[in-house]
Amino acid sequence: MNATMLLEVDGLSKRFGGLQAVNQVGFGIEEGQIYGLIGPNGSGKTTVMNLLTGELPADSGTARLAGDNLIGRKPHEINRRRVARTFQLVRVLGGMSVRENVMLGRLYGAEPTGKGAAMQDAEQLIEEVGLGNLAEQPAGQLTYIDQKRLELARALATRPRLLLLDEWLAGLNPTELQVGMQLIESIRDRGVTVLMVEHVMHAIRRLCDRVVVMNAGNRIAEGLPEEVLADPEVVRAYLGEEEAADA
Ligand SMILES: Nc1ncnc2c1ncn2[C@@H]1O[C@H](COP(=O)(O)OP(=O)(O)OP(=O)(O)O)[C@@H](O)[C@H]1O
Repeated sequence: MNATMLLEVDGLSKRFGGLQAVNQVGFGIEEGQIYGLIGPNGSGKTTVMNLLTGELPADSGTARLAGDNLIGRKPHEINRRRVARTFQLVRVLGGMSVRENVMLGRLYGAEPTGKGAAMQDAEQLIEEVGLGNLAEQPAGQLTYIDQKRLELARALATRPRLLLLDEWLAGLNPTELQVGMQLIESIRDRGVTVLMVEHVMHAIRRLCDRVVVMNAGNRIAEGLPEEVLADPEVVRAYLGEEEAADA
């Protein structure tokens, strides 16, 4: 195994009835980098994330985190192995405060701790994601964007080595987008490896060290962002989507 590889995915597959949503997908993620997972709508990106985090059982394949296969494990076991995620459709505990939501991440994450330390960490993370004045608010009363921020803080509270972001930048206005991109960079700078599913292409160009492209369940390209986005097969996959949308 390459010493710097954090995650090695091989032969990952998932079928939903007649649909091969993920077909023998493989890629590797180096520690300390930001990887993009891109592709047209319905190409299988979220399903890959669901397989990596145990939300869905895989039909076949492996995903080794520092050599330890995640496939076949439950979401909480995977989280304990220092993999955290955010969801495309945000999931926060609406009746609990922002602070309590983040504390739960710390209390039940990879490095469980006492309440005092959890609260201290939560305050810091809440500040970092830009929710500094909302710690007491019930999470359910936050705007959608703030709920995304909260979900990120809670994911970070679990102390991940690998953070999976599912369209975390979607829906942000241009100013929020700048702040969001800086936040992702700062997460990487503190040593967390990031795999992000994203449709915001200039964020992919700016943030990602490498990009994996999927189309119709298949991995069709992998490489540097500029290289991959100029690949005719990738361009064709996205054009196909536009044509389908126009029809
Ligand atoms: N639980 C499920 N049951 C049945 N079909 C599913 C399920 N989850 C996803 N699919 C289908 O699998 C395919 C891949 O979906 P997936 O959500 O992984 O794509 P995606 O690349 O993340 O798309 P998007 O960019 O729109 O979020 C789609 O055709 C989708 O309808």
